[in-house]
Amino acid sequence: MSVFTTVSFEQMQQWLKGYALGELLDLQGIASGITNTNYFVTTTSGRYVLTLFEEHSAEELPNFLNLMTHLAERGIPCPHPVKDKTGAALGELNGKPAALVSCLAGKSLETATPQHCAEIGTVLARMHVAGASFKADMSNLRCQRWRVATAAKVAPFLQAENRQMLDAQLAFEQAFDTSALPRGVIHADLFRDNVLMDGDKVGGVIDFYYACQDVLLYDIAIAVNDWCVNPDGSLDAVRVQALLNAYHAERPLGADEHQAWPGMLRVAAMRFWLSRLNDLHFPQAGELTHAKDPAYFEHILRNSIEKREQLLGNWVN
Ligand SMILES: Nc1ncnc2c1ncn2[C@@H]1O[C@H](COP(=O)(O)OP(=O)(O)OP(=O)(O)O)[C@@H](O)[C@H]1O
Ligand SMILES: N[C@@H](CCO)C(=O)O
Repeated sequence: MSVFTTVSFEQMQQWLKGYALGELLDLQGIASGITNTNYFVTTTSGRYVLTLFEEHSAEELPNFLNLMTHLAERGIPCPHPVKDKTGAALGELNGKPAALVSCLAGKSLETATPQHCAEIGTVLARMHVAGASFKADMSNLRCQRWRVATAAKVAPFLQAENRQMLDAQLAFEQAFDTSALPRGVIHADLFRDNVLMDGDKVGGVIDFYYACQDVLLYDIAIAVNDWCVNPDGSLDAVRVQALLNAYHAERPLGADEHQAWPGMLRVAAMRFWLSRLNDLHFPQAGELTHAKDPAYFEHILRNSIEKREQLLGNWVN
């Protein structure tokens, strides 16, 4: 159950007086989710999601909310923050920063088909194009410096073979020059559990709280490493092709991006291998136990290193 901070019906009624959303009809805690407190809020004007931010400070949040507003206003299926009567999207409820956003249709998928992957490719490319006009300073907190520092923390917990892979990957990243690749605002966590699928269509992309400015191809690699992976950590060529082709149709990928693709898949796998190792070995005090299995990304990274030529393969039309 992921209601860490309880909000009563009466408190919500009171809070809604600051909004032009009509009267509260229903308030339901959302069981899934592991970081924030979320509620479905139904009023006489529609259905919304209330988020009480359990980890981010009020200073960090405006960029994310502004980004969602920017993307939603450009037709990207993502939560649209609702402004209160003073024009603010971020408020405070029960001592936590809080926001109301539009409620999107759909639910996240366990398994993705090539058709789903194509949908994701299209939405991701449109998000990158729409994000180009968003101006804000949002650095990637999971950057190479973070990867080097985190690798040093988790290395002592690894068996020799994995430690070798970690060192080899760090050396690879040191020499991997991505500075000339197209950059922009990226979601940086576009896993299946952050996308609500409404039938075969994307109902909405959620969880923009890792969004930052970085290499666009990196965002594609993050998505491919989740949406197009077989249980053994290898990539399913059909799903990869579907995602890349659909992306390419919206934002054509360049020869430099083609060249960098196998390396980018490695970097994307490394980032999540490291964060999962870090969460496992250094859990935050008071945090819900939710460490995800690092071995999953260990296999994906190993596959990316061993299958380099195949990954470059047949790419886009
Ligand atoms: N805008 C939305 N529209 C519809 N459903 C939503 C929306 N935002 C969140 N949800 C629902 O709430 C659930 C929990 O949200 P989310 O995954 O963002 O939780 P979190 O704790 O904030 O983040 P995380 O679990 O990724 O750390 C989602 O799986 C989804 O079912
Ligand atoms: N999507 C991440 C968790 C949030 O960053 C993972 O599966 O490891």
